[in-house]
Amino acid sequence: MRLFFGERDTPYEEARVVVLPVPYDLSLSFLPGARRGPEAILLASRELEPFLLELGVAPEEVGIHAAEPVPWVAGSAEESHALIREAALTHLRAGKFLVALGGDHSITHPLVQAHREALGAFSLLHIDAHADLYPEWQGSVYSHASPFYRLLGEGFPLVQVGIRAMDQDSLTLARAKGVALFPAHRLHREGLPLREILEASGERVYISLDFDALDPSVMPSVGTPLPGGLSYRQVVDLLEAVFREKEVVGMDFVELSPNGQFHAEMTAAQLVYHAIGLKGLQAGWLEARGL
Ligand SMILES: N=C(N)NCCCCNCCCN
Ligand SMILES: [Mn+2]
Ligand SMILES: [Mn+2]
Repeated sequence: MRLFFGERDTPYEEARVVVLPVPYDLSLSFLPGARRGPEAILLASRELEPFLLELGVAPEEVGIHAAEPVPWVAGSAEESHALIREAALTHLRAGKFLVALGGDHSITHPLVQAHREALGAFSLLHIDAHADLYPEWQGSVYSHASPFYRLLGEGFPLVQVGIRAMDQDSLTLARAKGVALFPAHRLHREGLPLREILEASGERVYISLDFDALDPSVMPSVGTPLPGGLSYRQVVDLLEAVFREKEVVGMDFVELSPNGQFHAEMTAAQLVYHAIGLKGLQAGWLEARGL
């Protein structure tokens, strides 16, 4: 069965946004299942109201096309990442705005590399419970705990929001590399430091959202849940501020691991749809009609 985002699929040539399912999850360290994340989001997206009251637009009007899922090579993370990079490059070179759906967080490394090759320089906004700054984890440099270690080493400026799990070596590395770190406990104590987050980000930003950034009470369907997470409103308010002031060059949403709690899949789909609406407004593809 061909899956697409929302109630209708826009033909590729007419679509401004391509949703790219990337069901690769061989780099997970704890609970399995993220490979079923893309399908779950696409199925849930069909239940969303096309008109987004909060934005006063129907994001589907930008033209959303769901691409075929990216295959993987079971015995090779390198080859799997190469397939992800090539698939992303194909759509970027066709002028599409890419919204990738994971899959585990290791997919962000090849996705960001593809965006850099196709679009030039940008900074990273990483929203997550975990810093994902390990040099390797469980014997693999391609672990879902390592993508931002790799990307820091390739020179990408990094802003991290919602972090509530990192080892001391990662904290030392983050400080040494000038990572702008906004841990979850600070957000809960002081509120969302939007101005600081925006000032720490470049003018062009790639957003990588790990669904476990959200609190498990809101998002229980992830592979490594942790308490003290962000609320849905905090994530939406953060995205709205970033889209309002920055050029967002691409996005990925990773680590949804469906476990029968459909409200989590609806939450994931709604967040993706909201972000597409924000991109449509930022890019001038949509005009809010007011409420
Ligand atoms: N979702 C993630 N990025 N998970 C990170 C796993 C690596 C650290 N586990 C904690 C140490 C266990 N003793
Ligand atoms: Mn992560
Ligand atoms: Mn995480």
